[in-house]
Order: sequence, then structure tokens, then C-alpha cells
Amino acid sequence: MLTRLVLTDFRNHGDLVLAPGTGFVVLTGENGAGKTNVLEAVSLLAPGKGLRRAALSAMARQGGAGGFGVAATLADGVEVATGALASAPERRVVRVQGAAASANALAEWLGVLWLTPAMDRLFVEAAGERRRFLDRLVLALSPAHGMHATRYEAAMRERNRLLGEDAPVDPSWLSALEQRMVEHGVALDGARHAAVTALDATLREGPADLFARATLALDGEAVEADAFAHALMTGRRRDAAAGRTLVGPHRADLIVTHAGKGQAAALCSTGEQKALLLGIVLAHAELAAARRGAAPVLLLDEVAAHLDPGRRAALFARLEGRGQVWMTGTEAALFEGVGADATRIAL
Ligand SMILES: Nc1ncnc2c1ncn2[C@@H]1O[C@H](COP(=O)(O)OP(=O)(O)OP(=O)(O)O)[C@@H](O)[C@H]1O
Repeated sequence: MLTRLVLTDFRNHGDLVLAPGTGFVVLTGENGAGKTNVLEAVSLLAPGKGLRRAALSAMARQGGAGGFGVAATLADGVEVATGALASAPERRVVRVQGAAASANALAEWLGVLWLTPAMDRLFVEAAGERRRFLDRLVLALSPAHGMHATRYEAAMRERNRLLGEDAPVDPSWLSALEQRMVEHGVALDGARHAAVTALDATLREGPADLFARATLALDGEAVEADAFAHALMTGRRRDAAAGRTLVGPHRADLIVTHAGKGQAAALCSTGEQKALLLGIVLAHAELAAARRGAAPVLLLDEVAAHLDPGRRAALFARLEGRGQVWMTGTEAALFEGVGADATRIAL
């Protein structure tokens, strides 16, 4: 949870200081006022590229000095900050309590989860989008997940590069890289399986309200160390020809089914898909709160406007007292149901 957020030259915000309360934080303003930009800034307090997956240089305010800063004070008084300097606009700088830290280390301090209109097509998109969504869910439960993902990908990239070279490659170097892929790949896959199983159970036990219940599964068998190492070693020639690694947890997919209909989420109506996604995020917030003792910060961009009044009221009821929930909308009237203790910010 954030108690203070300071944006400096971030997108359209030159200098913005916010003091969010412990529950709902409602951002209202006309189109283009910079509401999503504020959520994006909060999303950068987690590992990864934020909720737009934008380049850092795109986030620095146009007409500014170059570079930007996002600084926050967390509920326990810890100060976290991220941004980019004008002299290195594509290099993400992270600080925790004033000391340089890796972006992955942010997950130790804060869980952040978001839902944006761009995710409306999550179930019909390519597996990569769902995998990233899944990894954000996992990260809020297992903070080391980001580190494993980064190291796995770095080893895989280097293996792909070596396999693509014309000159013969030292097989022991390939073996060392594959060993790293196995080590971090098994951890990645194990954390994903554990999260999917726990989340599926939470969904099953959850309230039968207006949000559709999803059944979750991870496609494929669990990654087993010896079998994966063998598959990598015997697959070198094939991977060299393909120009990429064809086996491993980087190809995992999250399979979502509408429990009531027994139908793949991708075949459900647009409204049903949104309800499924919201149901997953709500269940996940509960699970993460129970596991970590602190609810993740939820960023719900333009969610309220897309719900009918009954579902909107049900959403607010589910989220009441569940930690900090940032919501955006163009109309203050959308948020009449969130209670008097909400922080209301007009941009
Ligand atoms: N790097 C930047 N420098 C300055 N302004 C920027 C930058 N990047 C984006 N903007 C501006 O930010 C505005 C968009 O902000 P944002 O997406 O947060 O709006 P919003 O309040 O969520 O609007 P909507 O209700 O339409 O979703 C646009 O006017 C855009 O031009």
C-alpha cells in the first residue's frame, strides 16, 4: 500500500503529489487528464515494464528535461522509487530506501496487480499476454519469481545467440547455459503450478456472486529437471535451425474455462470474459492478502464504467476493506457507492 506518490515529469504530469488513503483511491477526470498515467506510474513500482509495456523514453514528459521519476512511500515507511535519467533514458533506475536495487527486488516490498481495457482480449490473444498476466499473479505470491524469469530468459537468449553463430560453439558453454535454464525454469514452472492450483481452489471456494467463476489450469506437464535438460541438449540442432528455443516454460499458457458453462474463456461473450477476468483478479487479491499478510495494490482502469450498476455495487462490496484499490473513471457519479472514506482525486 502506498501512503504517498510523487510523479516528476512522468507522462503529462510535471509534478504531482498524491496522498492515497488505505482503501479506495478514485481518480476522475476527462479523457486525457492523465488518470491511466497515474496507474501506470504505480505499476512501475513492481518488476516489469508497467501496465502499458511502454518504452521508458515514452514515459518522460514531452517538453521536460528528459528522464522521469516515480517515488512512493509504502505503508511501513519504506521509500521506493524508480525512473530514468535524462542521460540514460532507456535505463530503469530503482531505489529502495535510497540504495540502488534491481527492479525484481521491488516485488519484495509491494504487490501490484492491474486490470486495464487493453486486457479485454486477454483470453483470445496469443499465449504471451496470458503468460505475462499469470506471471504477475505468481509474483504477488512468490516475490522471487521475477528474478527466476529474468535469469531464465537471459540464459535462453545467450543460448539462442550461440546456437545461431556460424562458428562451432564450445559444448560445455552451452551445457552451462542449459543448466541455468533448467535451474530457473524448474523454479518458474513450480511457482506457476503452485499459484494456479491455489488460485483455482480460491476461485472454487469464493462467493457465488455476479462475477463468473473461472477454472484455471496451466497447459503441459510440470517441467522436470532431468527431462528438461535432456530435451535442451538433444534439441540443439533443431533450436539452431528454428532460431529459438522450442521447449521450456517460456512457452507455457494459462488455460481459463468458464466454470458455469464448461466453455473455454475465449468462446465466451465479451461481457462474460470481463467478468471472468475480474473474478480471477478478485480471488487473487484475496489469496495474495492471505499469503503475504498484505493485499496487493489493485489498479482497475476504467473498470467501473463498463459494469452495470448491480455488478458495480458487487465489485465495490467485494473490494471494501481489501486494501488499496485504485480506480479511474470520467464521472465521479460512478463511484458514489465506494463510501465516504475513499480518497477522491480529480485530475
Ligand atoms: N510522455 C508524455 N509527455 C506528455 N504527455 C504525455 C506523454 N505520454 C502521454 N501523454 C499524454 O497523456 C494523456 C493520456 O493520459 P491518460 O491515458 O492517463 O488519460 P486518461 O485520463 O486515462 O484518459 P481516458 O479517460 O481517455 O482513458 C494524453 O493527453 C497524452 O498526450
